[in-house]
Amino acid sequence: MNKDTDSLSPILELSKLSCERDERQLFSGLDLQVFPGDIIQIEGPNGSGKTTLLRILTTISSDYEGEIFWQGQPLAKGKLDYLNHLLYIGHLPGVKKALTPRENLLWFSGMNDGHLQRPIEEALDEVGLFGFEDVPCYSLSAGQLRRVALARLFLTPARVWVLDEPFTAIDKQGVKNLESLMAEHAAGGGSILLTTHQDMGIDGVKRLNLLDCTGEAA
Ligand SMILES: Nc1ncnc2c1ncn2[C@@H]1O[C@H](COP(=O)(O)OP(=O)(O)OP(=O)(O)O)[C@@H](O)[C@H]1O
Repeated sequence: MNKDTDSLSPILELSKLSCERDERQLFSGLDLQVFPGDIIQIEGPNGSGKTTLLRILTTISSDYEGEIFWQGQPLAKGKLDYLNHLLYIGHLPGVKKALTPRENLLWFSGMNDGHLQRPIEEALDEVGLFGFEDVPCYSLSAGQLRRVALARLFLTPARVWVLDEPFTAIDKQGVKNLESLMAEHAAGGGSILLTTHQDMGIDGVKRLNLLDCTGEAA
């Protein structure tokens, strides 16, 4: 699906996006079309604005110029529908350490009106946390905490995944498993925007380098 998407309409479109922080232009004239089946890796050196762009895409930040369209409509019109189709995992795991992995995912389930694609136990098993379901998260390792966050990917019905440094602290086998899951999501028509400083082992990944988004060629 992610090999030939040109005949489809973009589900998400960024038009002439610009963002400045502390009087420094991070990017400008950024145009991007996201199609069903796309995996888009946002690249750029530290401080180039990758997380900032993802926060704009998730509507956490509205400090930008330009337009974002969701399924052809300006985002302001379709924001609720967009957010219902979006899953964001930020570069901090976003896991409540006082809770267990099961409790964290139950909380996530509540955020989704109880709609989960699979049982929580299966999701935790998929991310290698079988046996850790009821352990307080403060006693988990950094990689295990990240895995609790990533377990949401097995539960969510969201079509668009926005993932900031999802491979951080994940071991080699975990990275392979996550890449397979991403490829499966894309093959099913889902879309993924992610940042990572790692080379990815998935065919057909599109790249957007923020260093190319100076506005000059837009
Ligand atoms: N809320 C904010 N207020 C002011 N400046 C900010 C804010 N958020 C980010 N910045 C600045 O914007 C720039 C881009 O930050 P951002 O986190 O988007 O970079 P990044 O490309 O994700 O970096 P890294 O690869 O290190 O994660 C940095 O110089 C940062 O200090």
